[in-house]
Amino acid sequence: MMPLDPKKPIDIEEILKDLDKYRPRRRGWTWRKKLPEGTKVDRYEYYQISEPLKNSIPLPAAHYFNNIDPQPDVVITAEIASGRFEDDIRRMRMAAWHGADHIMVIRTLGQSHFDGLIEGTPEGVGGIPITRKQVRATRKALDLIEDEVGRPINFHSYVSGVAGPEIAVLFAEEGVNGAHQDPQYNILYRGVNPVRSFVDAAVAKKIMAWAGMLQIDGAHNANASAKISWTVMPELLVQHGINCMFSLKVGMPKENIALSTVPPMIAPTPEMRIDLPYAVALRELFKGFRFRAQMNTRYIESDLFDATRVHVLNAVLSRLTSADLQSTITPDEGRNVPWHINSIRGVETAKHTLLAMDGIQKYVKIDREAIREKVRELKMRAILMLEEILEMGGYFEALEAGMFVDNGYYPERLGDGIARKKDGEIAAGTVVPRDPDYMAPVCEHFGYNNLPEGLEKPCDLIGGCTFHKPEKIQFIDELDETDNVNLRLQRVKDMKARNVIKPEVEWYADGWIQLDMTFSLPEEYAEAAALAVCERLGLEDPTIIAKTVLHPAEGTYVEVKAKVPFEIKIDELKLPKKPEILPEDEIFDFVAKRPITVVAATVGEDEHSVGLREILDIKHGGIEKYGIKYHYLGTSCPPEKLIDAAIETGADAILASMIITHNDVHIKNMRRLNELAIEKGIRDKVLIIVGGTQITNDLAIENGVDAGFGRGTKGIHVASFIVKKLRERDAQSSGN
Ligand SMILES: Cc1ncc(COP(=O)(O)O)c(/C=N/CC[C@H](N)C(=O)O)c1O
Repeated sequence: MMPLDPKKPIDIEEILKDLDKYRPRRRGWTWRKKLPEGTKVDRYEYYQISEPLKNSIPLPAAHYFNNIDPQPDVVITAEIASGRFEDDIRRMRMAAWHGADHIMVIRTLGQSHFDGLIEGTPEGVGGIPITRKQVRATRKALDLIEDEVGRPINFHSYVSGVAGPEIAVLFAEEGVNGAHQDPQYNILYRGVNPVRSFVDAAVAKKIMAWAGMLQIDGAHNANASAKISWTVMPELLVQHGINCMFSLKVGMPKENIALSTVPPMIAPTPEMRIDLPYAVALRELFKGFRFRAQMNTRYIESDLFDATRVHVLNAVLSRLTSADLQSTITPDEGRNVPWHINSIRGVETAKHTLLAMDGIQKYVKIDREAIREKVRELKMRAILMLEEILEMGGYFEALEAGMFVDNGYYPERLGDGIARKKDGEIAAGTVVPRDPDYMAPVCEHFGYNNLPEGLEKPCDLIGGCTFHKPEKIQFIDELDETDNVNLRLQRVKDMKARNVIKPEVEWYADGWIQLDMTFSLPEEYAEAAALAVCERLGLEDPTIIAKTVLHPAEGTYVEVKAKVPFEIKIDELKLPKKPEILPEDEIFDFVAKRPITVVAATVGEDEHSVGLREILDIKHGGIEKYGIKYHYLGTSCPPEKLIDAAIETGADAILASMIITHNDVHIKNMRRLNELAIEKGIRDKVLIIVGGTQITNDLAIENGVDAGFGRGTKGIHVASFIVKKLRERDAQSSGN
């Protein structure tokens, strides 16, 4: 396979070619390569970072710091599952560039109840149908993506449900690197028979151990299922304990057993004072295991900003205690299946917070004395709960009694736990005890197996099993000619052939957009008005996805998603002209022969100076670097003063910064500068150049000045323009 070209979309059809011959390049989990404490990146010291990426997109503010993109030491998860793996792959590439190295794929709704493997590439609902072809294509794509970013990427999904062992074998054969596996999840949340769940879990865990897969448990689901989630804190410790000990007994190495730990609470409660002792208790009890920090999904709402604050605080808690993985359950899990942008926002939030808190424990220590009592209490409640489970006759009996996910803060009981019958539920009575002479000639097979003596490995009896002879794996391409990736790709190919595009949120050109608007109306009217706006705009399927009451009567903010009914013709698009850049030597030579002076200020009542200083000062590569002299008149400078200064200094150019655009004050100032220069008779002698985050060149020229520079402008852009214009003017005047 050709390496990916950062300037080209990944070619899904290329990925699908020869999929039957693809073999994963490795098995098992990969941790980030940590760098020594005190490693410097640019001029900054870090204590918790790992090796940098070859290709990446840094945080928004990185351009102020030479575009550095340090990578935290913690694995960062992007959870991706649109139902179409071909679009998930594109999003995995986006997430990898933003710093995710753990790609977690939710499965299609109800796959836990499929009692076998499914094949091909059907479209999923709420997640992706895990099939061999989909897993293989995704792992093959991740090979290319990890080469492109320069860091191994862990591919992860879920081993649960009544086909758990089969899924585990599939994952081991296909090089899947991590998976959720916790029999308690099957029982409590998927209603699978308890005995079947634990027997399947033993079989699956042994296979996962052989494949070196990282295991994540399911304790977080108790948090997500509780009425008030702090009440299940003792139970979370118990659930972690049950899965950890069971996994160790089956033979999983401790370093591959990750506890899915969720800080139980959320503001408006004093969440950190509740979550911190819990996080400390957990890490003390389970020292040596891995910690997968997952933000709270129990209380996730459709408010993206609230969800993002939840993510930030979760990552802060990770830094104040410890985490091996930082999950980024996307901010929009509360409102729809995650969209591209929100998967990426989740990764950015984790990376931003982990970097912001780098080495914080050198200055901020948890007062262990102060929380000791709370930590001890949580441990005691969990131990008492375990003791009572023993007194009840063990796990299955406690389960039948509804001991789990009871909303009472143990030992308080409300009696509303999830009860499951030991001999009931889905797949009850399907565990067949092995005969005394049971023998299975396959490797990594948990439990009683009457193998003959002296075998190097069990599968020697049959000339190799699929773990040791992957050529024995049966690859089935498609089973359903009406529901597969080839049909879906046809639509994409057709649009590409016509060179048209639509906006998208999760699938290629799916047509969805998001609008947000505010009305001075109470919420129900505001919602109706938002839908009316969409109707008037001719948008289809408008759906309210979130709202914020700004004031019961004064106003409501509404977010709507809707589909655009039209396509955009790409070749008819007018691309904004990139500012021309002259070679630096040309600028240096011109200025050396023809001195240039400018006057500069932030005009009007505007106090923003940072942007203009970047354009002027040598240390930011400003125009001074090229020998251009400038007179800086500061901020809130009246246009009159700027024009007078230009006259006094005989300036060749005026540089006017305008950040505030409220009520079009920037346009008024542009026009004023032009009028004044004309009145004073200098308009043809002085260039008027304006700049600001909302400025465009078209807008500037429309309003009578010579050029406008927007966000991201550098000194060289402005210097190039001045030199170009003066060269033209000088040529004209010498030519006449
Ligand atoms: C232990 C376990 N096994 C299987 C599944 C999923 O099982 P189905 O494929 O049947 O939905 C889950 C789900 N929780 C993950 C939620 C969140 N997206 C996460 O990142 O943790 C689970 O916790």
